[in-house]
Amino acid sequence: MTSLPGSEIVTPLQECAQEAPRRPVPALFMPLTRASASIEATLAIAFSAEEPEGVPGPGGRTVELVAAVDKWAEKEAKLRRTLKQVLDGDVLWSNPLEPVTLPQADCLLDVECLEAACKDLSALRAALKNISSLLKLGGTLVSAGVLGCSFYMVGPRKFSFLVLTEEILRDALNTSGFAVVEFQSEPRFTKNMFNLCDYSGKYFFIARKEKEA
Ligand SMILES: C[S@@+](CC[C@H](N)C(=O)[O-])C[C@H]1O[C@@H](n2cnc3c(N)ncnc32)[C@H](O)[C@@H]1O
Repeated sequence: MTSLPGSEIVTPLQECAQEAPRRPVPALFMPLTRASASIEATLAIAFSAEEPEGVPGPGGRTVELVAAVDKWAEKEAKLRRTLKQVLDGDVLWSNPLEPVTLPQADCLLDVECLEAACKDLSALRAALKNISSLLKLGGTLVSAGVLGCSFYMVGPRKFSFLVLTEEILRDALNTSGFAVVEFQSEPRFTKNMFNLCDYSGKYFFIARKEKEA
């Protein structure tokens, strides 16, 4: 995979090569999928994956999916047409896009970012409030991630996760001004690769911003 000149996009493998990267960086699979659907988007908060291709983990299946794509030039062109901008972000900042301020969005998508960023429950509530500031009132937060996960490995490096349960997520959403519209979860079906990532299940939720946090 080549990097895309002139953009902030960095491949997961490049991310892996950096020692203790300061800022989150986006992975490609998410915007690639969106590009296929021709959705105009701003890639605002980082969608990042430290997992190198082929290494199973929370994002393993998706990384595999991207690895299977063979029309890279076409995909790259589509992605460039679709994404309006790529910004650095940090969900722990009150304006996660500091110093940029964007008009509030209709929808935010998070995949395994909150549990990576937050060390405890108060940080989780604060992060939800921070990203809520990016959303219109009535806007939608879509999130997917892992339950019961305390760590994942990328090669020899261990990354910690905040251990989440459905109850913790629902409570944090409610106290941060969100109403849960839908919440689904499923247990982990196999303990394969448990030494690489100890998640016990996966979650997916849709929440609506009910009030300014
Ligand atoms: C397990 S990875 C998930 C990456 C990708 N979304 C995926 O599904 O594979 C967790 C990501 O959270 C990002 N992250 C960690 N702290 C963050 C923060 N404070 N704000 C935003 N993103 C953060 C990391 O850069 C990392 O890429």
